[in-house]
Parts: sequence; C-alpha cells; structure tokens
Amino acid sequence: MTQKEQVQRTSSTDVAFKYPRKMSRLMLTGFMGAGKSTVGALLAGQIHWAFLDVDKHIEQSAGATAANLFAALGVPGFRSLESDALFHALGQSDTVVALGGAAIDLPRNQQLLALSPDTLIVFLDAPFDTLIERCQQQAQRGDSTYRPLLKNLEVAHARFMTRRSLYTAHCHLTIDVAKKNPNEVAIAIQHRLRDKKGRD
Ligand SMILES: Nc1ncnc2c1ncn2[C@@H]1O[C@H](COP(=O)(O)OP(=O)(O)O)[C@@H](O)[C@H]1O
Ligand SMILES: O=C(O)C1=C[C@@H](OP(=O)(O)O)[C@@H](O)[C@H](O)C1
Ligand SMILES: [Mg+2]
Repeated sequence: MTQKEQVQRTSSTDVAFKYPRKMSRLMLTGFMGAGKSTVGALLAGQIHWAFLDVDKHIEQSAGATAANLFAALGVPGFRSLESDALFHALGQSDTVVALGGAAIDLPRNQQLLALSPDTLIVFLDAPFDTLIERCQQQAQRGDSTYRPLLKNLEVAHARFMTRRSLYTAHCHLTIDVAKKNPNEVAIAIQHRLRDKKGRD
C-alpha cells in the first residue's frame, strides 16, 4: 500500500449518506476484486434476499458478453447500459445488489443512489495490490470476468485512487475486506447492520 493510500484508508468513515430508516435493498460497491459479486451472492443467501449482479444483468438483458458489449458499444455504451441496470436494480426490493466497480464514476449514477432513501450502500475496501492479486488469481483459474481496465496497472491504480474517494463519499458503511474471507465479510456486514439498528 502506498503512503497516499494509507492516509486515505485511515481517514475513511461511514458518515457520507444518511442511514436509511427502512432498507429495501443493499448495494455493494468497491473496486474490481473487492468481492462484490462473491460476497453479494453469499450475503443474499444468508439473509434470504434475492441477489442481482449488475454485470450479469447487463449481459443477460443484452444477450451478449461484457467483452462483446465493450467491443460493440465502446466504454460509453457499456456505461450507459450499466446506468440502466442500476436504475432497474433500484426498483427491486429485498435484494442484495453487486454493482460494477465503475458504476460510481458517472454523476447520473451517483445521483440515482443519493435519491434512493431505502438503499443501503456498503463499500468493500482493500488495498490496490490485494485487489489486483485477487483478480489475477481469478483470471488464472479461468474465470471469464471481463476487466479491460486491468490491462494497464498504472492506469488502473490512478483510477483506483480517484474512485476510492467516490466509493467513500457514496456509501453508508465501509468494510475492510483485506484480511477477511468472503464469508467473514458477509457476516461482518450483518453485524454492522445489527449495530446500526441497535443504535437508531
Ligand atoms: N474476501 C475475499 N478474500 C479472498 N478472495 C476473495 C474475497 N472476495 C472475493 N475474493 C475473490 O476475488 C475474486 C474477485 O471477486 P469478485 O466477487 O468477482 O469481485 P468484484 O465483483 O468486486 O470484482 C474472486 O476470485 C473471488 O473468489
Ligand atoms: O471497474 C471497472 O471498470 C469494471 C468492473 C467490472 O465489474 P467488477 O467490479 O465486478 O469486477 C465490470 O463492470 C467491467 O469490467 C468494468
Ligand atoms: Mg463483480
């Protein structure tokens, strides 16, 4: 972890958004490799909610892989589909949603999230190197998750630094996932939800 990352990590808090009085959906945000898709599926099973992975939803709705969609529509085209998928997700109840790592980039998406009072947003946080290692190991295992941004790690790191501030600013809770396995992350989220409920 660089010194700049460390400063940002220690100053991260959970204060950005007003905590929802009623929670109809829980959205996981964070950079690629944070575990949004993996933890989202686990957590949904544990709390008996539906699970919606925005990337999978885009692929299923379009009938094409993310790689083909990026190739055919370019980055702005994919982002537009992602924004539509986010809008769809915000209409679902009792649902855990795994966002794509880039969803937070678009001001429109930030506004959609800010305008949804019954959506709880959880930021899964870890150092850049940990996230990259997880994505690389996943790719080595033959998983086809398409992450074009990771082709150039310098560019990816710059994007990580910019996005980290956005994830922090647009979440209710931050969970440090660096030293937890996916099940421990899901349990930690449930504990944090209980703590919050106890206090409110
Ligand atoms: N807490 C964790 N500890 C170790 N490996 C993890 C953890 N969370 C996810 N992974 C692994 O990291 C890779 C990326 O996870 P994924 O859920 O696809 O992340 P995201 O959806 O945030 O990009 C997968 O191989 C997954 O098994
Ligand atoms: O951060 C990004 O630019 C992206 C993250 C991916 O999702 P995950 O965050 O689930 O890996 C996927 O939406 C797409 O490849 C772009
Ligand atoms: Mg994912």
